[in-house]
Amino acid sequence: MAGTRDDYDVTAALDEFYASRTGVCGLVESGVTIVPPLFLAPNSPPPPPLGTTNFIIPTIDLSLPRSVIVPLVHAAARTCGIFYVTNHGVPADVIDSALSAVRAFHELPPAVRSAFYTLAPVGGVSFSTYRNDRPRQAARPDAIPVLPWRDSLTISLAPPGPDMGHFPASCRDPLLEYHRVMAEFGKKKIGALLSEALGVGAEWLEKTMQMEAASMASHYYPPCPEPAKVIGGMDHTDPFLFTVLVQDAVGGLVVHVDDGEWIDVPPVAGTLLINITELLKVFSNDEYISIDHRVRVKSMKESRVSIALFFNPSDSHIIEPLPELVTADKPRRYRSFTMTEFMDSRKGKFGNGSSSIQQFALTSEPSS
Ligand SMILES: O=C(O)CCC(=O)C(=O)O
Ligand SMILES: [Fe+2]
Repeated sequence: MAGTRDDYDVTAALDEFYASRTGVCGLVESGVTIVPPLFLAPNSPPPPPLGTTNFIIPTIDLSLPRSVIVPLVHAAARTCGIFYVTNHGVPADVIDSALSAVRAFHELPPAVRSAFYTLAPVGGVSFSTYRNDRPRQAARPDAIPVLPWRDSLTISLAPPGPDMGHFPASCRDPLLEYHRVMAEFGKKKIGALLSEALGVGAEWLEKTMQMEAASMASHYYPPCPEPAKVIGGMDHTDPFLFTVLVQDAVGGLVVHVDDGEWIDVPPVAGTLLINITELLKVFSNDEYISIDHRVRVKSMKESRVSIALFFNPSDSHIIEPLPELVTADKPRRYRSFTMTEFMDSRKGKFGNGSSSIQQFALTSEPSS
């Protein structure tokens, strides 16, 4: 039956898809009218309807006095784990140029784009449709499609930076400028606010943790002939410290809020989204939330572009709850671990579809 994976060989289909070297966008360019089985979860329940809850994603105006903003950031990180910022000072043209450059790259003629196609990073650059490996090890892998409806250009920007020979020239300058401006914003504004909100002084993330805007994922969600059947980005929590996300006006990002509902995180002109991620949750001793999110594909006609910039601590740091946040009332929630252990866990070695920090959690229950 069309739409199931029973009638064909997944490995062969995946090989064929990757051999085309043109990604999901290539499928759309070739005129598919039915979503290929690789993108369908045969036993997936229908996508959950969006919630009707009154949950509101906080918006923080960064032009307010610091004494006002720090408690707002703290509250947003505790209650939601994702928030918009306005009056952030990042020039609109830097963001618009980066989003346009990402779109232009993904919409290059297939023969040009395919030259960059590589699953494993080369010179710190990869361009592919990343298969849903980690969630596939979940309790019900049959509920998860092999591939998301998305192509991603991912650039590693940790010093010394990517090999410019592998960084597509069509988007290099706008993305490097975006990285330069957004890295500064992330360190000086968001990093400082979060550090202060955690009570460890404004310079903790930037100076002590030697935080860097270490990688950037530029996503392209092509239009889809059957949008309700695919997933643009599987449920996940972001790793590292925090993510700065920009999206175009199409929308599709949804988050899983406390009461179990999925709610829309619509694009709001002039804002940036700040997403608290797993390592900051550990440092905060579970004071902060790292929110589960996914991307829905909304349109049969429009493609969507987003850029996620991930802020990491330097590799040499030990990750553990801040001693200031461990109390008699709130005992330590995680053991200490290294960035290497953490990165290994992200590769799926221990992956079980849930957050990758769970394996470092301390539990009072006896181990079996
Ligand atoms: O495209 C989006 O809105 C989200 C992307 C995302 O979740 C990620 O890159 O981690
Ligand atoms: Fe994410």
